[in-house]
Amino acid sequence: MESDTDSDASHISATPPRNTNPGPDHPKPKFRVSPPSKERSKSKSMPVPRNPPKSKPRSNPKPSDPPPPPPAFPSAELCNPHGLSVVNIRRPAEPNRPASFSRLVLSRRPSFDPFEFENGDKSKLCDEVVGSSTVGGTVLKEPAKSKRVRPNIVGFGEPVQQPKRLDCGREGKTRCCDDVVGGSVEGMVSLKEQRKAKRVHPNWVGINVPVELSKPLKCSREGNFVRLNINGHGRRFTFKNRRSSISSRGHRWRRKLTAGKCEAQAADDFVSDALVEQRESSSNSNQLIEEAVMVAREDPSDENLQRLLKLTHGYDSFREGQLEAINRVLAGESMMLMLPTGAGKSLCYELPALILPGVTLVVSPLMALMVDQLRKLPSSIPGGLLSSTQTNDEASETLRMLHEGNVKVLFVSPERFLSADFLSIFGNELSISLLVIDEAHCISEWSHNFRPSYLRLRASILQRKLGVQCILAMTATATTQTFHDIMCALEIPHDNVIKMCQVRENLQLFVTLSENRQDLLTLMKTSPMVNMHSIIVYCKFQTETDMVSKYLCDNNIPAKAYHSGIPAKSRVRTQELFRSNKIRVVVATVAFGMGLDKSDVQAVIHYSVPASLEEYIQETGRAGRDGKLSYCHLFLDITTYHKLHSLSYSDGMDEYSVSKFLSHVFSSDVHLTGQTCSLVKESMSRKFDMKEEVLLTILTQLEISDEQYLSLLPPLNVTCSLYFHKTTPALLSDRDNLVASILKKSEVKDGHYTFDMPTVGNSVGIKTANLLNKLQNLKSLGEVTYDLKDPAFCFTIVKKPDDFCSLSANLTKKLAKVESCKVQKLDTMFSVAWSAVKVCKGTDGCSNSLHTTCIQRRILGYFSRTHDVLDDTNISFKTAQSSPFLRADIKVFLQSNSYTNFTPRAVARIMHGITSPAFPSSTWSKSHFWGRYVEVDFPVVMEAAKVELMNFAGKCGH
Ligand SMILES: Nc1ncnc2c1ncn2[C@@H]1O[C@H](COP(=O)(O)OP(=O)(O)OP(=O)(O)O)[C@@H](O)[C@H]1O
Repeated sequence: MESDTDSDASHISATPPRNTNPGPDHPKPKFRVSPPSKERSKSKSMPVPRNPPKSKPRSNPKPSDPPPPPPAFPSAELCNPHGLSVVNIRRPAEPNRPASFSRLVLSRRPSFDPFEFENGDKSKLCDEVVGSSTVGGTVLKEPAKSKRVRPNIVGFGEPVQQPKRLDCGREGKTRCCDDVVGGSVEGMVSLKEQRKAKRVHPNWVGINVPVELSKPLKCSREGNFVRLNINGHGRRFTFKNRRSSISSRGHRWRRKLTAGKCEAQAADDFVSDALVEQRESSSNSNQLIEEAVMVAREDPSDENLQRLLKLTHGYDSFREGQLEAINRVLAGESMMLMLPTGAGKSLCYELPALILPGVTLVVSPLMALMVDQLRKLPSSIPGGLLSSTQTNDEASETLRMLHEGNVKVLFVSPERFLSADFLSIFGNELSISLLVIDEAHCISEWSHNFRPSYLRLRASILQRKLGVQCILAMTATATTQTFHDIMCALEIPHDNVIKMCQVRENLQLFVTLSENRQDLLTLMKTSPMVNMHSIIVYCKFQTETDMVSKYLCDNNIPAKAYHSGIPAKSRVRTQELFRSNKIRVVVATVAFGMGLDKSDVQAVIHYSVPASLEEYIQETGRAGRDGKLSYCHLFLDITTYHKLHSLSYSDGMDEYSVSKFLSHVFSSDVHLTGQTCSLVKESMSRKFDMKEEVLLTILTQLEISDEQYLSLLPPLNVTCSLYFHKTTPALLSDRDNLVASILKKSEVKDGHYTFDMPTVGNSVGIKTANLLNKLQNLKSLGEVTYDLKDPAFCFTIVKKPDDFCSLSANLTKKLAKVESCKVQKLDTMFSVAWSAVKVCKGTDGCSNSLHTTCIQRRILGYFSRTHDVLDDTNISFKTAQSSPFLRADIKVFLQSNSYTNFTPRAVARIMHGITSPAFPSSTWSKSHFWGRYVEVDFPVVMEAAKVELMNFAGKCGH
């Protein structure tokens, strides 16, 4: 088994190839044995299935054709970190930078065609403000000639006139949807004049949109949409609300055409009418919003807030929990807000952001989520975005807007948050009125979505470093333990909680046992699903997603696959097609959903069991967001349960490896000097056989522990290849000290100079970010060009630990907690579904496969109990506790791979078919034993591996 589940962003294949030739016997084994495991040994109340592991031919595996050896660990003794050898591996060159969003924007610019709009093709509408560069489906030639200046994008502040980036493959034919004729053109101007004019979108944040409310606020909804028209996101708000007016303009325009006016004249009139209408309605609404904000600031009564809600969002009333949350936030109280999915949590910071004087910071775990939230902000609330995936230019642009007071809500990734650069933004002139932590459960190691970078969000740090006084933590899914972690970390008083039932009443929950695709097909071809226009099918693995979507297509149910292995462009396209109801079924992993706010999803089908109740709630929460009755069907299959059970062990670490990693972190020469240290993610991950997230968890723990050992810096690409163009390297280095230092620290290969950014920065005493700026200056002078690669964790060392042994023991314990938590969550999910199918007596409204009542009862119980222990039902499906062949098989495996250094965990992972950085499936799935013992409890396999490794080492005299 390979873990292509998207939950941890690893990509895995489904069924391991079997190779009956495990590899030759090598005479000189050299194994490293881990210390006695502290793994929990599972004891559950369920009877253990007596079956041995899956029947696979296990007779006489021949030791031949071993997989190529993975990188061996440097020799090291447990808890003797100072004696460990340190190897600095640089991974090979690889283009790693995600495509700039601006680039994506420009490659997806649609043309405007009033007829297409008339036909209901909303995707064509983004040019309507532009004033139609097409007429009656005929594309005007002018845009190619006019000088187009792309206004600044908050958060994606790409320089405007970059010819390359303006290349959208349709240049000269179509208009950019975020271009605007003439900005807020004064009065009526002819189309020709507008063509000449610099194009500026009237609702562009940073151009004329004041935040201080001294000038009118924009009230039409395209503001944030237009700014964020990246990846083709976000047409819904813009056009839903403007459809009628644009549509009527379209009619008028056609009437003029039929009245004999020439196309150009008709287009002129159309644009002019549109602009005047827009300007008038916009300035009226701005005025009203401005007044309403002032009034709410003076007196935030329910009535005044409701008036503001109507003006900014167009809603008549608040939903349950919203008004109370807003009132308390406005009163400066830190709050914990637990509302179900789709309940409208975002509104609880959007309105306060408008009323409060300073900036509202929103920390969000995913770029896609941030983009979606920014897009959804009404244009009266100007927003921006900072993330570690932005280029320097983009980030600087956002900062400029922020300083100019043109950003009211700033979305920040947790990685960027608390970095020195970020902290320096908020000095005297900029104050933070509210800090919002979205998906706050990511703070807790007990949550289903623990994020290492969320660990840094501690009230004490936030107050000290940013002067944050008021925090709003929001989540839809937090168990009591997770809830407790959040409250402690953010120091929210226990009374300041708004909590509602996690499951919405309009979701009908069905469960059936299933082992094959036919059941899915039957379900989708019968009533009521057969008549539904919007369905999501959730799978656990990428390969499964592809397979199911193909199967549905083959059976006349058009469906599209969506998972993180699919190129970003196609994913965006699929999401857009689904949003606009142009495709009916999306088959997706967990990667689809976060931030997906499509109101009319009628059914969510779980083709395989989710990894936790929280995940189940999040995913079913995509259905029925319009409040209508919706269907959620879960197919419970035991095979997937076993696979997920195995995968739950993919993050755990042995103390031995943690100790080795610590010694590497603190071995650097630059420690205690405040200089930048870096660890290249991929090579470190392979070297220590730890996933990148695990490495980051350890580094973060070293930063936030009682004793601070290091201070994390934003991640960077650290390997730079420099190419000289105008002046020779020698001459340039005579003129420029920095170039001289670079040359000293570089390797020359194929005419370019390759160096490590932190090493050069440290040698000349400047920060890596400043070094990058200097390189950019040289580049702008035409002297050099450069490529950056090798994403790395960066940090400075604050203090070297005195006791490596106890530190690594503590960290290992924390990692073990995360691991056991994953297993328990999966078991609970399985147990709830299993008892619905097998135990529920069909009372209290449950019948046949409908189990809304009993599942909801168990969900409520799960979220209100004090410990995340297994459900109290007697039903759970246990993994086997042993197998008669296990030890013998491990022995053969070790013999046949005697040249490799294994830990018991590494052996157990191979026996379970779990890929890991040092033992990837691409190499090890060829082994005869890959995934052979997936049905035996992981700790049992690990224990057997430990015994066999010790035997083997003993025999070999190690
Ligand atoms: N008072 C209201 N009246 C009508 N619609 C509302 C109201 N408040 C929010 N909504 C709408 O409800 C939808 C869901 O809102 P939002 O995305 O904030 O939900 P959420 O609680 O953050 O959900 P999730 O946790 O799934 O992301 C949005 O389309 C939003 O516009």
